[in-house]
Amino acid sequence: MQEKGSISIHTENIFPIIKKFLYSDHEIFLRELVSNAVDATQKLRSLAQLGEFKGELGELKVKVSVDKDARTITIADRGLGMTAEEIKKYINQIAFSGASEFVEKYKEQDAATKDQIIGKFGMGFYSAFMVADNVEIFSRSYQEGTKGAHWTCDGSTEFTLDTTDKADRGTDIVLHVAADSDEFLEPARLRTILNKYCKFLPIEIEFEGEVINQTAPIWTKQPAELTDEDYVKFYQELYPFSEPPLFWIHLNVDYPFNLTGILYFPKVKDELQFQRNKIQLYSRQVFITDEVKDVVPEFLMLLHGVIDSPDIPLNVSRSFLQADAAVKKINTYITKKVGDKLAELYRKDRAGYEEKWSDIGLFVKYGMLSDDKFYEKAKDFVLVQNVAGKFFTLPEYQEFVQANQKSKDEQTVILYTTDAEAQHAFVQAAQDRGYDVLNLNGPLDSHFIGQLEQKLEKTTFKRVDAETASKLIDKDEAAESVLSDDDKTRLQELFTKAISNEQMHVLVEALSPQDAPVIITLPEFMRRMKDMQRTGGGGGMQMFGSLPDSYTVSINANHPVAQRVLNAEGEAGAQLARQAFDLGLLAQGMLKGEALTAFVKRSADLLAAE
Ligand SMILES: Nc1ncnc2c1ncn2[C@@H]1O[C@H](COP(=O)(O)OP(=O)(O)OP(=O)(O)O)[C@@H](O)[C@H]1O
Repeated sequence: MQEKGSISIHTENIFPIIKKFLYSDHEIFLRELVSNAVDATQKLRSLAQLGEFKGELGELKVKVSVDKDARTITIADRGLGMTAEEIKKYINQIAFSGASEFVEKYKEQDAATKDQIIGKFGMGFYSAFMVADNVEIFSRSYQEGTKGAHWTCDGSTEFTLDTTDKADRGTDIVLHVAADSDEFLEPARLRTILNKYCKFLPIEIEFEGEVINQTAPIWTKQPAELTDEDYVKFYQELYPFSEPPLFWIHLNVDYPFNLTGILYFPKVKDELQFQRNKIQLYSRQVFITDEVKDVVPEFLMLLHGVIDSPDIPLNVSRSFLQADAAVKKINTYITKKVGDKLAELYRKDRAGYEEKWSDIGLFVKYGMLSDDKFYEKAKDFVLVQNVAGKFFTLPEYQEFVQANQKSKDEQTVILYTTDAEAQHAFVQAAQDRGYDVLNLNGPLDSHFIGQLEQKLEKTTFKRVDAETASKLIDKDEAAESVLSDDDKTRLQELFTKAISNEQMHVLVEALSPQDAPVIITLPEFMRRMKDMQRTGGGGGMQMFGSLPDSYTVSINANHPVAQRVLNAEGEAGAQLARQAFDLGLLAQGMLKGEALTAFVKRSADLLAAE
């Protein structure tokens, strides 16, 4: 006997609202229905384990099929099934009342909170009406002596319910696809959707005669059961054609929240080409999204892999997610795990860690800059490398330069180059004084230097070409000048005239005779200001307009060239000064264009002269 009824909800227009607003992605109907089928199958399995179901479980696949001519999609399971009474209870009442409650709440709210409300209602079964104008349920409960039930609903609040002679236990959901949803009748489209959302569901899903999923993906296993090959293989399944990962972290926590997953460190290369949105978020093996922003700390967005947690609220708006306590804890947990893993790698295999540094360095620095807690952890395993290629931790390096690189006011001065080739003359001059020079040429290094100066006590950084080598570290060791004060003044005038450029501030200094005759430097402070201005930072600095270039030209009073310039008559002195100045420019990589051509010609003339 057929029963007709009306679903007891107060809202008539529930479906248009669901269809329009519930999920922006209509394709998720398949995820919802397949995961219901999987749940029903797992429940039956548990009942069998508990001894409450004594029959044969048999094959427990969920089968998805499409019939283009009949315009139907069927999701069939051999799970615990439903009696007519259960359909009334679970489908008519629970699911419908959930939906109507949703609509009631929804209507009351302003636009901003609407978003949040959507996320809090699991609409599971009703998402079918986003693509179907009629839905049928054929179901037979596992309980003995029950009959098959057949339910139909055309998307209004009316339904029919009668018996059916379904032979087998389980549920078939038949969707009669609506005219505006033809795309879902294409097998290729369905396969893509299944691959996206159902690839790791715990019960086999069959489509067109093939099982499309892995029921026990490796993140659900214990690390002890897995080999390195398993992890690498899984990585390559997730990201075909990519280079193998550097290493990985297996996440596994039950309390105070539930989280499993594997995070991989990819080879990042030494560039800022961060590959984001590579982490996939699952809830009990059902794919949810690959937009994990807010769930995963910003600086860990470059990791790859899978996170699975039933505790992450799904489909919620961003602001809600950010404020969610579980999400915050997950965030902290992941950061801690990553820090622990890096610390362990560093401790257990220093050589291997150094080898990987070019790939992980950027990421570690990014973490230190963006998360203070991570800084505290990483400050002991972040590495710096000197121009000779040797790696140091920060404490090691401070110790290393301690003796030789302290200024008179007890500051440790750390010297660095951003381009060891271009700044070679300066690197060399610093090394000649017994100083060590770090390579800090990464895209985040200028920020990193700023951070270290704030955090490390009595430590400053200076680029090797910020001063002449003798002044890089102010030790109060004034060298004697061989020139009289008069000569110095004359020399300064001669050079200023020969150079005739307002951006060049000429100074006569008593450097070592081994130093170059003319050294051009850009003070550290000026260079940083200019860097900041270039990258758009520095706030109010823009007020002053573009900063002028302002270099210091140090004339080495103790170099024989100084004497020669002073002794030369007229034009010859200016020529010599100009030549020496050009050598200074050359060492800084600043000799270009016309000046370079003039220099080459002048040099040739000088070579040809007696
Ligand atoms: N294939 C099925 N076999 C057995 N029972 C089912 C099946 N599909 C749905 N049900 C029953 O209908 C109920 C309502 O399903 P619905 O998908 O709307 O919500 P849910 O699964 O409880 O939660 P969610 O919104 O998270 O999916 C389920 O809880 C379940 O009891």
